[in-house]
Amino acid sequence: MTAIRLYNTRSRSKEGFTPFDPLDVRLYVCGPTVYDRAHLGNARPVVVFDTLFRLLRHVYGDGHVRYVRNFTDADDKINATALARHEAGAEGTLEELIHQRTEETIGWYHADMDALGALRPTQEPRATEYIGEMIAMIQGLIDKGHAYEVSGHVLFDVRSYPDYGRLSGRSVDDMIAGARVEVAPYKHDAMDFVLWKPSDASLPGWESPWGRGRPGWHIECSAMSFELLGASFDIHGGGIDLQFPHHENEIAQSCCAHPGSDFARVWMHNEMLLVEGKKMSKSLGNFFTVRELLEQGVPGEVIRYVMLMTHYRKPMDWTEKKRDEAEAMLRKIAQFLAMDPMQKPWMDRQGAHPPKEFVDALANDLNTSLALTLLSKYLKDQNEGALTAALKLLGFDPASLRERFSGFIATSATNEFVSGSHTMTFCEGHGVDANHVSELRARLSALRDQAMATKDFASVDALKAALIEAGVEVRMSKAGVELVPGPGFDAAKLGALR
Ligand SMILES: Nc1ncnc2c1ncn2[C@@H]1O[C@H](COP(=O)(O)OP(=O)(O)OP(=O)(O)O)[C@@H](O)[C@H]1O
Ligand SMILES: [Zn+2]
Repeated sequence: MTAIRLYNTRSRSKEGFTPFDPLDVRLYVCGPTVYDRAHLGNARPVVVFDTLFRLLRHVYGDGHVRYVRNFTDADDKINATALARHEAGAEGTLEELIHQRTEETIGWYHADMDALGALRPTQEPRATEYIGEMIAMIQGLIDKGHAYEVSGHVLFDVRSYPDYGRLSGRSVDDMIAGARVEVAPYKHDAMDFVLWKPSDASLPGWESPWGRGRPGWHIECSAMSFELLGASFDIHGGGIDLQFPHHENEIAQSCCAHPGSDFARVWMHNEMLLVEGKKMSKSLGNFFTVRELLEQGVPGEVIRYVMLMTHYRKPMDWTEKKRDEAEAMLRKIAQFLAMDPMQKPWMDRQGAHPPKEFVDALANDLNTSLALTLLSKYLKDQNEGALTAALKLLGFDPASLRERFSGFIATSATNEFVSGSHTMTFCEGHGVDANHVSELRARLSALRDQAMATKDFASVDALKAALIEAGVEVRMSKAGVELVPGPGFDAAKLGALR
């Protein structure tokens, strides 16, 4: 069996991974607060932990790995968005508006993360479905002397848990000095954090022994991971921004509620996606959404590839250069896959398994950049078996890559492929004359250049509409014009376009 090594934040070292039960490997990752579209930073943990999920499934078997990622659908940020809509005159009660908002956001999240090739986790619990379990856990903490109630608030008593701060390797006093902790009159200690808080009539709330209220954010993950994965499970993941206080608090709650259990054995944290040296985040306003990129014509596979170029424990930037590099590589791979089988000198069609060196690269704390280097080696060696199996393990579907990237026309930068035999083969497969497509692309490109000068876009729009009508995806960017067959591609209509 492949030996997996993972960097454990708690021990600050790479450790050999041994699951509690190899027939039931358990992973929990903190999911999104569903009040808005996911930005590109939010997609990083999705791709990172999807890669881990795929590796674990490869090693332990598809049916022997459970991956739980929650939706935080009870949160003051969601309430605020719904309240703003309510005040702007939207129809429905506040509760209905909150529900609408979270449903809508979960739908967007699924569509956007599916586009990145991420598998859906085994379970995606919603916080609002586990309120009873959270109340029970909070009551247990009060009973054991780890939490106290003050006027409708329940707080966790940080000083009652001597290991608090172990994950970050800091003492409570250091943390107080370094953190912006909320000072509130009802707290016994500045570090104590909220498990339950009261809701007034204008806010969503649930009945509890402490009156009508709502849970704090941290208790959600402790309660859901316990219900679905048990008191001790294998891996807990999330972004490094969650290490403190969120994960520190999760550990305190869970270990005090279930004494003697390990909670999570391995803690994994992805580094941040940055914009000019700063974390991409909603609060800083320096973000763009995954949907915006997809709509600009950046395929999900390209986003995934760019994410994999950097090791998950290193900060990374999104740059046009990386995007171009990823796209060019995927195109080369796709064009090779689309080549006529007779032209491929070296083929190992039996090789359905990824090579050992490839699995070992991923098993070494997810060394995805080495995995991508190996991918280009398999391409160079024209080793289709290894290439296909490796692509699949990395979360790229070879068939859709071929469809999307080996298109009969490419950007001006990769025009050389148009006349290449690979592309011709693909074109013939589509019943399309490559020269005709080449001409159409060149015409569209020229019309666009003209329109830029004259500001009259009528003829560009007309040609673009006709192409779309024939089921062709038209992508225009600074780099040039690109035509790719879409799902409703109709060769006859395209052929008839003059
Ligand atoms: N810039 C980033 N780079 C990498 N991961 C990030 C980044 N921003 C957030 N994350 C991760 O995204 C996941 C979802 O987090 P959450 O929904 O709490 O984010 P958010 O509150 O919408 O983000 P923000 O931090 O922008 O307010 C978490 O695992 C978090 O660590
Ligand atoms: Zn969490």
